[in-house]
Amino acid sequence: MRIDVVSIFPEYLSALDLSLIGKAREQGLLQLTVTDLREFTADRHRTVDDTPYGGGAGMVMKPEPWALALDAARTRGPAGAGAPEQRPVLVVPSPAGEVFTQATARELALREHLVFACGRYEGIDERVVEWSREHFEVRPMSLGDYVLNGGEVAVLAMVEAIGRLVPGVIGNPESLVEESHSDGLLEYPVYTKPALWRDRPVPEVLLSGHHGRIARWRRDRQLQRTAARRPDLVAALDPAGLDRADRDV
Ligand SMILES: COc1cccc(Cn2ccc3ccc(-c4cc(N)[nH]n4)cc32)c1
Repeated sequence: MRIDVVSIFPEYLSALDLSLIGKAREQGLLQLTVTDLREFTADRHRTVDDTPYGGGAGMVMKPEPWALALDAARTRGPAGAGAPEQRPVLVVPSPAGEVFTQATARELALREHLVFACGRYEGIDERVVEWSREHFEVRPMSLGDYVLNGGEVAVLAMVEAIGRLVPGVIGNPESLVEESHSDGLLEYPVYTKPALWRDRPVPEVLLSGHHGRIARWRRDRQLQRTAARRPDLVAALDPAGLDRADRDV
């Protein structure tokens, strides 16, 4: 998978040099390039913003640098690939986007080329989104119903959530199966040594070695935790995915 990120704060994305995503880049599982939008300005002050038409507070990001930067990212293309089969996806973090979920991460992890446009100020001139539809599948994307100062934090989260689903990035794919949201439920509580810590024991069943009982206990904890913390997820569950014991929790 090829990932391009465009930002006026490229150093914000240096966290993607670290840990699992950094290792995946070294292994060639992910080709990730971060580009400074200011490289695509033409004035001596490297201007990327201007006042909003119609008035109002703040500044808006100018369209031309974005068009040049996105064209450069698009034509850079997936490394080693011939003509790309799919149009690249342009993800535009925005408070007004669709909400990014694990399902979105799974969907985007299957794509060949993702381009992320990190806006700042009051956002990017809307005509860039319209212009981009000619060569990209454009996806305005929100992390959730709260306001950030720009797209970089959202891109860090999305690239991590997507990148870890790319085959080979996570050493043990088993660990992807039971984690939160993989089956529509929150994950069960986890414990490790010591068995007794500050007068708090590990639940006895987990020390029993009885895998069936352990699996049942974990599933019960998932259902109880999800019902308590995310009733919206319970409402969205497919009843066909629940067995009789689930219904008794
Ligand atoms: C109403 O508040 C705003 C309206 C417009 C722009 C901004 C600031 N801003 C600029 C670029 C940008 C990109 C993403 C986000 C963002 C995403 C999520 N989930 N929250 N915030 C915020 C961004 C704030």
